[in-house]
Amino acid sequence: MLEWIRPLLDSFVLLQILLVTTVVLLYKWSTSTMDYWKKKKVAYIPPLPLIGNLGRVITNDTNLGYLLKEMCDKKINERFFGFYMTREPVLILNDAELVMQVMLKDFSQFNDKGFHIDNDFDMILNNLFFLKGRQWKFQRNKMSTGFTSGKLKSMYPTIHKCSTSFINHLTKLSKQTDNLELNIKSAIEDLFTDVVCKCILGLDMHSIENPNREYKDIQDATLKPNWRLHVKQVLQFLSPYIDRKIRITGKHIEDWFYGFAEKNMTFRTENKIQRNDFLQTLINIYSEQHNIDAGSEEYFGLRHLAANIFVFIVAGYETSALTTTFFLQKMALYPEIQERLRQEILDVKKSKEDGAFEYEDFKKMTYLSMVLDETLRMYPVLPIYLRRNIVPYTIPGSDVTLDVGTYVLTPTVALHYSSKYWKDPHKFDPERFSEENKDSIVPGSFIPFNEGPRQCIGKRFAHVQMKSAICEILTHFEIQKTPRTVEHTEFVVGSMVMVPKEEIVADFVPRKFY
Ligand code: HEM
Repeated sequence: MLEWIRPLLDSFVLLQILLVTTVVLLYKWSTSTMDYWKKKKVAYIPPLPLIGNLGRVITNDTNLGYLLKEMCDKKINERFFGFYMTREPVLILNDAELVMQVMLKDFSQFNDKGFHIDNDFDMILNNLFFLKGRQWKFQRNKMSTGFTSGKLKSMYPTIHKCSTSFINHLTKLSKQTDNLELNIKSAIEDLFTDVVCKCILGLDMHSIENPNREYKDIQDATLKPNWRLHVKQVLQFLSPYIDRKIRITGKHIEDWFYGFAEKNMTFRTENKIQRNDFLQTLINIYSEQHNIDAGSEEYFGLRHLAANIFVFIVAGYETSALTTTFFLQKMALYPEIQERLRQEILDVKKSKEDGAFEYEDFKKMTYLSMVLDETLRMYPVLPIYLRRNIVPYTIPGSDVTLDVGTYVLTPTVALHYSSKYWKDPHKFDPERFSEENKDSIVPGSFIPFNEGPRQCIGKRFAHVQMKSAICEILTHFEIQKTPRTVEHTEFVVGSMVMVPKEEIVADFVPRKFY
C-alpha cells in the first residue's frame, strides 16, 4: 500500500547521504591546511574550519586591520606568528625589524603581492600595483621618471590652482549660510579628483563646482566598495581558480579606460602634443615599444596604458582624501594644535611677496609634516600589506623555513599602535615626529607608504597635494568641532582601505585676517 512512498524515501536518504558527504568533504578540505603552523612549530591563533581566523571580519564585527592589532597585542612577545585567512596559512610579522627585512633587505625574495591574475581576462590588472617580478620591475623603473621632484615641481602650479579654486568655492558657500558644516571627506574627494585628473590625465574635471559630472559614474563604480571586491578578498585565499575568473571591475569600466587611453594616445601622437601630466609618461613608455615582442615581460601595450591610468586614478585620490579628512578631523578636535600649525603656515605666507605658497615652501613647514605623520600613524590608509616568497625563505633569527608561495602579512595598524614602539599609542601627539624625537622611531614601526622598492610611488605627489590643500584651508578657515564631529572613528569592515563608517563633519568658519 505504501509502495509509492518508497522512491521518495530512497531519494530523501540519497539526499541526506550526499549532504553529509559534502559537509564531511568540505570540512576535510577546509581543515587540511590548518596544521601548517603547528608542523612548522610556529605559534599560531587556533583557526575554525573554513573561515580560519576571519570569523569576526566575516560577521562584520571588526575590520581586518583592527583584528590583527588585537592578535598582535596578544602575541606581543612573538616576532611572528601563524594565522589563517580562511584555509590559507599566513605569517603575521609582529616585529618592525622583520618587516624591514622582508620589504627592503630581502625584497627580491618577496616581489609578489599574492594576487591571482589572469592578465588576458582581467586586463585592467596589468598595472604597477598588481604585477610582480620582472614585469613589475620594468614598469616601476619607467614610471618612476613621472614622479621625480622636477616633475612634481612642474605639476605644482596645477595642484595649487585646484586648491585655490576649492577655497573660492568654500568661501562662496560660507557666504550663503551662517554655519558651513561640511562632510569633509566628500568635499576633499572633489578637490583631489580635480588634482589627480588634471595631473595624471590632463583632464579638467571641475568636480568642485560640478558634483554631477559625467565621469562621476565611472569614478564611483571604480572606487566604491562593491561585491566584487568583497568576494575577491575571500576567494584570493579560498579558491585562486575562481578568484582569477572574477573581474575586479565591471567590463564597462575596463572599456571606458581602454577608450580613454586609445583616444588620448592617438590624439597626442598624431598631433605631436607633449603635456606635463603623468599620462604623457605612460604614452612615452608605450611609444618606445615598437620592436618589443608582445610576449616579452618588457612589453607595454594599450592594455598596460589603460590599466595604469586606472590604478593611478584609484590610488591617487581616495588615499589622500582619507588622510586629509582624518587630518582635518583632528584639527577640529585639537584647536591648540590647529592654531600652532596655522601660525607656522601664516609665517611662511607672510614671507612671500605675493602670499602664494610654492613647492619648496612645504619643506620649511616642519610642524605640518609632524602633524601629517601623526595622522598617518593613527590612520594608515592601507591596513595590511601582503607578500609571498618566491623561493624558500628562512626567517632571520629562527630555524623556520617558509615554503615557496607562503603569504606573509605586515599588519600596519598593529605596528602603528604597538606599545613596543609607541608610548601612549592612542594619543594624538605630533611631537613623536619632532626633530628631537624622530630619531628614536624604530625603522619599520611607521610605514604608511610601506618601505623598500615597492613602497608607494605616489608618496611625494600625495604629500604635495595634501599639504597644498591643508595650507589653503587653514589659512582661510578655522575648523571647529560640532556636536556631530565623531571623536572615535570606526571603520567599514570589508573595505581594502580604512574608510570611516560615519560621515566626518566639522564647521568651516571663514577667517577674516590672513
Ligand atoms: C596618503 C596617500 C597615500 C597613501 C597612504 C598610499 C599608500 C600606499 C602604500 C602603503 C603602498 C604599498 C602597498 C603595498 O606595499 O602592498 C602604495 C602603493 C602604490 N601607490 Fe600609494 N598611497 C598614497 C597616495 C598615492 C598617490 C597619490 C598615488 C598616485 C598618484 C599612489 C600610487 C600608488 C601606486 C601606483 C602603488 C603601487 C606601487 C608598486 O607596487 O610599485 N599612491 N601606496
